[in-house]
Amino acid sequence: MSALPSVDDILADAVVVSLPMRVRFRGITTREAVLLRGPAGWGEFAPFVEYDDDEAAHWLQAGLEAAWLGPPAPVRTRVPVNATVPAVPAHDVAEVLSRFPGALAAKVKVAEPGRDPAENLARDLARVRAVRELVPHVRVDANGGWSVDEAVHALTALTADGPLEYAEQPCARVEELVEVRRRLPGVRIAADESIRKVSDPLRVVRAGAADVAVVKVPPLGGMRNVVALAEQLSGYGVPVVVSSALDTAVGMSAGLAAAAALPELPYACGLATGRLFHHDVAPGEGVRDGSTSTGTVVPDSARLRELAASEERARWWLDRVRRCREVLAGREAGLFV
Ligand SMILES: O=C(O)CCC(=O)C1=CC=C[C@@H](O)[C@@H]1C(=O)O
Ligand SMILES: [Mg+2]
Repeated sequence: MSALPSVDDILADAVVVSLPMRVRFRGITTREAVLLRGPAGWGEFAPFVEYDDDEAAHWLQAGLEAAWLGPPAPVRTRVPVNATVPAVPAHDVAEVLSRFPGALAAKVKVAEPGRDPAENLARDLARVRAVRELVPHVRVDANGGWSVDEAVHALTALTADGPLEYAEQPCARVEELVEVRRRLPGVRIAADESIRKVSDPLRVVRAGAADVAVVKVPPLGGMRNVVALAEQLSGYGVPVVVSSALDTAVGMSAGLAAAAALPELPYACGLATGRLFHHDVAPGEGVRDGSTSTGTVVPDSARLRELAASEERARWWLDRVRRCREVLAGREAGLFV
């Protein structure tokens, strides 16, 4: 196990960026991140602002792994990716999908918070129908927004004119996922928040709550943790889908590296959300033929200047790095494998 780098080393070349988004996603229109440079390359620290330091420390662990240790050994050089469709009106779907050329799968956000459920379902049905016309494989993500009854009702309607690859986190709680699976045996259920926000990520599969596991590098504390968890999950017959946490190109390279290291990858990965930013921190080929190449990402210095966060936000983020490093220093569990 490698030692935790010092605060000075972590912050020596840190850059705080603020990326405007093309569409609102997860309730935000600007994504902020700290990019860290270490001996192995660049890493990212970008826990969502509402996360406390205990949770955010996992994200720092992931960023440090990338910058101080680098990626695990790959078994492939390209990763199939899904299009990600925010909760846009149906008439905007074609434009969103045009940013993911050749994608054979699309993940569609549904059950957007803060709306009347009936109106929401009508909008969700129209959006999913519009996606089905353009992409062969469709999955939905409700981010835990439905009750069990609402999920059964909505998923029955959403599968009336075609199957779904899976429904991601239809309800918030593990027990609810179990119930939805029982009541809708024909719809595969994927767990996302139930895996990344709990200390025991296997509880959800032991409870029989999921057919598929959505895994994200930053909340799970790094690429090697994702690979190890995928191996454990495969023992339960549960495949993983590696997804982004709305990462910049630097964070995305860690997600792509984790996906590239997995022996099996039966589903396209949610690692193309860079398309939701106006500009990313590094140029890249983006999505080609429904997949993305893996490899080292070095941020472009001109872009870093253009995307620099305000001094006030930079200070806030660097303080957060310091606090999270303290949390990691206080944890018994190892930083790096
Ligand atoms: O899986 C994808 O297609 C993209 C990633 C994605 O949807 C998410 C990224 C970041 C935050 C989450 O709200 C969201 C998700 O719930 O999966
Ligand atoms: Mg999700």
